[in-house]
Amino acid sequence: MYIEEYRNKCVSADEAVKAVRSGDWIEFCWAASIACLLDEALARRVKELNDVNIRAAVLLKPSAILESDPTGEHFTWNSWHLSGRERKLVQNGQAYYIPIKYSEVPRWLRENLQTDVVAIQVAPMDKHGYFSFGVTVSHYAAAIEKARVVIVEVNEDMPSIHGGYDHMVHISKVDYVVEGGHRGLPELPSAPASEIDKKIASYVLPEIMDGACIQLGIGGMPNALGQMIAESDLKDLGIHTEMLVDGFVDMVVAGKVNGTCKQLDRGRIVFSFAAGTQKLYEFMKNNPSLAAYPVDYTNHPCNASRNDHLISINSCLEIDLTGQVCSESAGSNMMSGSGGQLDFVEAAYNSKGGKSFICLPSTYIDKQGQVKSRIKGLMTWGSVITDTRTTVHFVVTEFGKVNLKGLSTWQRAEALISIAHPDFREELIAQAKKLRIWRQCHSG
Ligand SMILES: CC(=O)SCCNC(=O)CCNC(=O)[C@H](O)C(C)(C)COP(=O)(O)OP(=O)(O)OC[C@H]1O[C@@H](n2cnc3c(N)ncnc32)[C@H](O)[C@@H]1OP(=O)(O)O
Ligand SMILES: CCCC(=O)O
Repeated sequence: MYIEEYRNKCVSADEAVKAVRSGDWIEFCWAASIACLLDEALARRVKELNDVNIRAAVLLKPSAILESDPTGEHFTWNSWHLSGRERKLVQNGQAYYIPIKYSEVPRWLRENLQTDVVAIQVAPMDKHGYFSFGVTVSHYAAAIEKARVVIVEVNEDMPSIHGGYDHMVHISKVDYVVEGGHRGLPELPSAPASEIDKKIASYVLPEIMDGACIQLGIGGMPNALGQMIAESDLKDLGIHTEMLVDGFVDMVVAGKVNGTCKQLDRGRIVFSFAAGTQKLYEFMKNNPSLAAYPVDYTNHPCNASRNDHLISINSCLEIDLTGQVCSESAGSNMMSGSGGQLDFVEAAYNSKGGKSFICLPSTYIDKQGQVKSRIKGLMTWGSVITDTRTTVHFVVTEFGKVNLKGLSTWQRAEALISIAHPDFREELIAQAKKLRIWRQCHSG
């Protein structure tokens, strides 16, 4: 029934991007949703266009747009969340980061942001005229509502994913269809879990009870925990997360997840965005236990916290002695983004029996090869606060876990120093005294 409309809208990528005008803002989407042929076709127009702003994120492959205009004279790349590739671009001044609280992005698009064109890679159309957004749903429906022009690039390898709402677009809302053939999906492999990741995960594991609802963040540690849960005696777990990662597949395959204890979307694995390896994408294909939702549904603390015993597990880069958390920059160098971390830190604490865990190895190696503590007296100059100290609940390193809720500043300092690397504890105590967050009677 919709085949004729589909055929009428089918054009080449070069034809479709003629709709882009100088001065436009283009929502170019995230990770696996970034359209390959449209990227190349837009790059071919580089000389004709000026002041075109791209909004994208988690770029996993080279982009022809960026390569065509390395100095950003024609296109400006703005990222909602930096992949390793975008990190370098931002640090070289070739791209910009958009600070976000991820749950708010659909509303920003509806109420605040100019969006002229949406260019998105989708799954093939079904017999009802719908294109599934595939493995990432995020904020796309909101962007499409606002756009002058909607261009979909069909990737035969993009799976159609079961969802709640706003996880697909109807042909009637699409202006141009570009057939992309088989394009595969870009992978985001996690670093293999280190011994430190495993140790940290071992402190979190006993805090998870049967029937808990799990959110895992990005990085090696969350995946290590996923594997540990898979090998544990835990049962009847649920999943309500922003990002679906490989670690969840291990938990499901091991029979740990059935969602029967969830208060919201009972029985379903709720997520908004997936990035991982082929193992994850295969798991997602036609999987009726999945429910993909827009990010204002998955991440809004009022929704996520409706699930009792919501356990949120995320990583950070540094923390100061009063509990302020930086998860996105190293000093003033942007490393990734706030993403949905604060959303889930708040949601987990608001959930009955819920807990949030901010995990970090106690040290890192700096560019000069020196070992540095990630627990600091003061934040590094320029570091961005992702979670304010009032929101932080449990903090975990390979030396233990502490609960910061309700602690005074000196108690926080004491707790955090107790899980710092032993080589840095004396120095941190000295800093705490200097900063007057260590009571004299506790100074020894
Ligand atoms: C809510 C959901 O469902 S989705 C996920 C939630 N979203 C978030 O948590 C967003 C913010 N979090 C993140 O982006 C990630 O979890 C991170 C960046 C905090 C951690 O990711 P990881 O891959 O584990 O990072 P890792 O600890 O290896 O550090 C990355 C780099 O920073 C360096 N680094 C770490 N700490 C510091 C520090 N304090 N200062 C300077 N550099 C540092 C590391 O040495 C490493 O450098 P390299 O890339 O040259 O090796
Ligand atoms: C990479 C996904 C965004 C986030 O960190 O929440």
